[in-house]
Amino acid sequence: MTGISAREVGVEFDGRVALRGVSVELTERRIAVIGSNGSGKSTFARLLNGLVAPTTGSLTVHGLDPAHQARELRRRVGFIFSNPDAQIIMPTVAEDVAYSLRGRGLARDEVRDRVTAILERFGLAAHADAPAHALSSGQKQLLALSAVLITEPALLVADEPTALLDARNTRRIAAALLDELPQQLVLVTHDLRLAARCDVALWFDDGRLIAQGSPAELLARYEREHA
Ligand SMILES: Nc1ncnc2c1ncn2[C@@H]1O[C@H](COP(=O)(O)OP(=O)(O)OP(=O)(O)O)[C@@H](O)[C@H]1O
Repeated sequence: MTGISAREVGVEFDGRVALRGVSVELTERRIAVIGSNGSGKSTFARLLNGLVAPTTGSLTVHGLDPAHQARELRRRVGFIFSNPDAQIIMPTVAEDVAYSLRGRGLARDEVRDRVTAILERFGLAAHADAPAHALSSGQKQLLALSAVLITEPALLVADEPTALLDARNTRRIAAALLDELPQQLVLVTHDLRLAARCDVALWFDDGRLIAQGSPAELLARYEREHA
């Protein structure tokens, strides 16, 4: 079963409410999540792969219940953060990508072939044996994307993936996420141009989902209110 279904989901951290009464059904492929700082966007994103658990309500992500199928959920939902440095685990680029496939019972040749293919897809083949930390910020974000997509997730959640990137690398990551990805994507972003390229937008304010709809309409309203 594809899609995201939340029923009256609330999240509290130490008694402080981060999300309240979020109900939503999402089957669109590209979902933008917008809202001011502290409005609950990251908390919503983190619910989707079980990094955060609902305090109240219930949630289904691609047919899985995060409360009871957390391990399976983490296998099926890829997550990338704004800071790619935080996601580098292994010394070299190829090793870092291969690490994502550990424990999946794949033969060594199969792992090598998949790593080669994904590094070629994201223009990193020439850096396969380079130290991962020596890449540029944009290349590191492409590495993070490679390390997640090699696992063929059903859903990719990206939490401000272009926040640290210049215009050229933003375009590159945006093309990879918005134009080339067959999977469902949840994109948390303050970049309204990226949000505009999604199929639906969700607007969070003070922990509530206050509006959802076509990006063109919703973003125009958002811009007016935040001008
Ligand atoms: N792990 C945590 N522990 C305590 N409070 C948290 C935690 N994570 C988030 N919060 C609080 O929950 C609220 C929503 O935070 P969240 O990170 O979801 O907002 P956001 O919309 O992603 O903000 P930003 O645009 O600044 O990244 C904030 O008040 C934040 O302080």
